[in-house]
Amino acid sequence: MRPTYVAAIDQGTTSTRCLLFDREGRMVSVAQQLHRQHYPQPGWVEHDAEEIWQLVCRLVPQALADVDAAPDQIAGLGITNQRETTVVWDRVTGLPVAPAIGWQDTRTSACLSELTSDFDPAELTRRTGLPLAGYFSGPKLRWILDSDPALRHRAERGELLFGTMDTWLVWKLTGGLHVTDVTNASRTLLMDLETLRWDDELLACMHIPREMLPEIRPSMGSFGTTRHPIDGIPVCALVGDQQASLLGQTAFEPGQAKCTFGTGSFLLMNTGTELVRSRSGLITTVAPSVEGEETVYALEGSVAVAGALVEWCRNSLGLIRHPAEIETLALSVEDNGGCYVVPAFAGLYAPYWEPAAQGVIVGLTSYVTKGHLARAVLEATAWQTKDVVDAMNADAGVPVSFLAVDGGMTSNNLLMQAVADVLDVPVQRPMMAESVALGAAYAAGLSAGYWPDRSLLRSHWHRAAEWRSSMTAEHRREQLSQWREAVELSIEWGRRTSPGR
Ligand SMILES: Nc1ncnc2c1ncn2[C@@H]1O[C@H](COP(=O)(O)OP(=O)(O)O)[C@@H](O)[C@H]1O
Ligand SMILES: O=P(O)(O)OC[C@H](O)CO
Repeated sequence: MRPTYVAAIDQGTTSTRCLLFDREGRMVSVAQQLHRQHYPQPGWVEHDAEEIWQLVCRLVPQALADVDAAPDQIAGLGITNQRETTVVWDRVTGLPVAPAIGWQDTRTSACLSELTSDFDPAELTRRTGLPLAGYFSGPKLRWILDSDPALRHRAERGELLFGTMDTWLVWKLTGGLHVTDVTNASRTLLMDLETLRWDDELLACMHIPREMLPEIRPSMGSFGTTRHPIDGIPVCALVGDQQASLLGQTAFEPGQAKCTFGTGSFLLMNTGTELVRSRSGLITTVAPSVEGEETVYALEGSVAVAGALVEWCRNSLGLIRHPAEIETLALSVEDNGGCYVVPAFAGLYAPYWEPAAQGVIVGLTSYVTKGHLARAVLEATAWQTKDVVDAMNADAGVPVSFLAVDGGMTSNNLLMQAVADVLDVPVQRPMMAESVALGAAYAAGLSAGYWPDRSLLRSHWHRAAEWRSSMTAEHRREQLSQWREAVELSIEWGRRTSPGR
């Protein structure tokens, strides 16, 4: 009998991958390619959705060809994606009508209250689980429609479609199915978190025509069959990348948490069927869902800039030539030399939600070298994780007692040690660090009956590395207090220099 596999498309912020997994959850094939990042103005981040689709057209056949797999050997395909990134396209030509606005883009931050027609922000948070922030798709979509009266006119006539990357890709793959899943819809500021439906009042206040919105479905189910670039693969799951990694890490029980360190970092805790409303600056979001089963929710601490700061050190400062070199540079010194970096490039997300905050480097003296700066860059990710975990401990009722990690930055041992040091809990990385893609494959495989149930998937999780704190409590307290001073300065500086934001 020929082997069968489950496929995942992982459409991330910096790259797109197609991966195949076998029944033991082993990755048997991966094809990956970067796409371009466009920064046309300060704070703006755009992607070309057509370029991303063209990559998918190359990567899917490549991943299958690498193991000589035919389409009928793929039990199901799961699509996982960078969330919130907003695409608008022409229903007939299938071409985007504007650049996709990336999730980190801050263009809507200054006019949020205007974009939401002064809808009571507390009520908006109550309905959607989200703070009023430019991070989410609704304001980005409104911005696109407001940017050109012809686009709004066409959207009102039903000629244009909106989607996040899941929707865009499934529409292209199937030749026209216009759907999204609850995890992605929960990031728009347009979905009611209890009914899991588009909220007409929110649509009206953001001036968004309902005709352009996809149908919201559970994450696992039937999403048609591919027609492009290969015919005949059943699409069995759509799920936002951070919720997918919750599944990939097998965090099935309430209280289990994971953190993915990529462009940004995203810590999610499964809260079970209880919809926990944060009082400490976290987001309430939906975990991957199954038709007919009770909705499972999660609390999330989103941090906009983690690996993106390492990219900045390479692309804008020329401090390193490859992300991995940041660790070597940081290891050239003993500590941060008194230096702290607050990377508020997109304002600050959780738990602060300060759109005005701007990046600062503090503690500079002639003693500070590029090695100290590299340490401070890595520590910025560790401290931002600490801020989120403190909020999680205050909100969730169950403290984070160990943290499962994944994502591109977890190959950095110094960073993982720093995370364990500041959190004072064990940090564990699984053998299969592609938890996002694995989660999408699990979702598709469960939906297709490739795996009978979730319990079996736990046996695939094997610990590859563990870090435990070696920092004294006193040292942690001192450094935390300096980090928080630096955060205050970042907020204060932004408020004084750009009062409109
Ligand atoms: N060894 C490393 N040390 C620090 N950062 C790294 C390292 N390797 C990769 N990164 C960072 O991780 C990010 C890529 O991780 P990935 O999980 O692929 O992200 P995404 O899904 O957001 O595209 C980049 O921002 C990169 O700078
Ligand atoms: O593509 P990633 O891993 O940077 O994830 C981006 C998040 O989904 C944004 O909310």
